[in-house]
Amino acid sequence: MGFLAGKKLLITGVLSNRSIAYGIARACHQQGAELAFSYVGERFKDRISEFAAEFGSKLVFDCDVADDAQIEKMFEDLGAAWGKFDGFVHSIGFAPREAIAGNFLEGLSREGFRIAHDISAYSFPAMAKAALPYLNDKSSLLTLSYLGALRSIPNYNTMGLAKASLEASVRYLAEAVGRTQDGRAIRANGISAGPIKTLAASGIKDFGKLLGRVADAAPLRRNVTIEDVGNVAAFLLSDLASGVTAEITYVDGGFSQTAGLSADQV
Ligand SMILES: NC(=O)c1ccc[n+]([C@@H]2O[C@H](COP(=O)([O-])OP(=O)(O)OC[C@H]3O[C@@H](n4cnc5c(N)ncnc54)[C@H](O)[C@@H]3O)[C@@H](O)[C@H]2O)c1
Ligand SMILES: Cc1c(CN(C)C(=O)CCc2cnc3c(c2)CCC(=O)N3)oc2ccccc12
Repeated sequence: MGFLAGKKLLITGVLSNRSIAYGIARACHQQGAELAFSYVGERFKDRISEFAAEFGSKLVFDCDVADDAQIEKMFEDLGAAWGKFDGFVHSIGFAPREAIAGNFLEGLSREGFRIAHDISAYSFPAMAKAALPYLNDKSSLLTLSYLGALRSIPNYNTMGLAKASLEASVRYLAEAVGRTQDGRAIRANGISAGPIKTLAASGIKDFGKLLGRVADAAPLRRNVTIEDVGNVAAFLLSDLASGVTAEITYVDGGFSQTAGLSADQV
């Protein structure tokens, strides 16, 4: 009997079998959760339906988080299918290409900043607001962040600002839903994952170099995988984490906690 038995969870952000959300879905399925999925744009429906079928699910929803109406409709439809459910994973991030490459100021624009914050930060509490009527007591909300929220990391640029906002939203959302008017305890947390070669990472300048530097400096001397992240996500989504909320959990092999000057490097 898995530790997510009986839980009904929506997983956003599965785009390929290298997606972090795919690793999360696999771990949650292994622990007995019932899953639903969202995708962006009709052209992905078949692919996401196949991923859903891998996890015993037929529930897939088209939702571009740039549109409040689509967020509302997704949760109305999910509520119609499930009645109530137990949480969701927000595994969504986007900024225009010029906002995450090269010189921070050269790539900075009002529109790029707006888009990055709209898609990568606003959408998490916005999803929570729309989902709230359908969430059971002991529900758990989870988003994905990156160290670029706290530290300036070459090229991450405007996305770092959006992730800082996303991590602040974890704290404010946790306060807002920790004990609802009708007495439900709902938790909100983030996982700050180390760099992983996914589609969102493809085309990023020097990403391969970054992966190598992190693997060499991290205490575990390796990069993390979508399984590493998936297992911690399954824990945070479960009642085993009943006392954990407003927290950013690092799944990065320890990289963020070291000076990056490991003995065998200097
Ligand atoms: N890959 C990494 O190195 C890494 C590290 C830390 C955090 N993250 C974060 O993990 C999350 C998932 O990224 P990934 O690395 O799995 O890449 P990915 O490309 O597999 O997933 C990104 C997802 O964002 C979705 N998305 C983009 N714009 C959207 C929109 N307008 N509406 C709805 N969905 C939208 C895409 O459909 C895709 O499924 C992102 O928040 C990313 O910032 C990634
Ligand atoms: C790690 C890391 C990542 C992965 N990560 C944590 C991310 O959050 C990726 C976010 C992302 C947001 N927007 C876009 C893209 C990726 C590529 C495609 C596109 O057009 N827009 O991206 C980086 C960019 C620069 C430096 C490090 C990283």
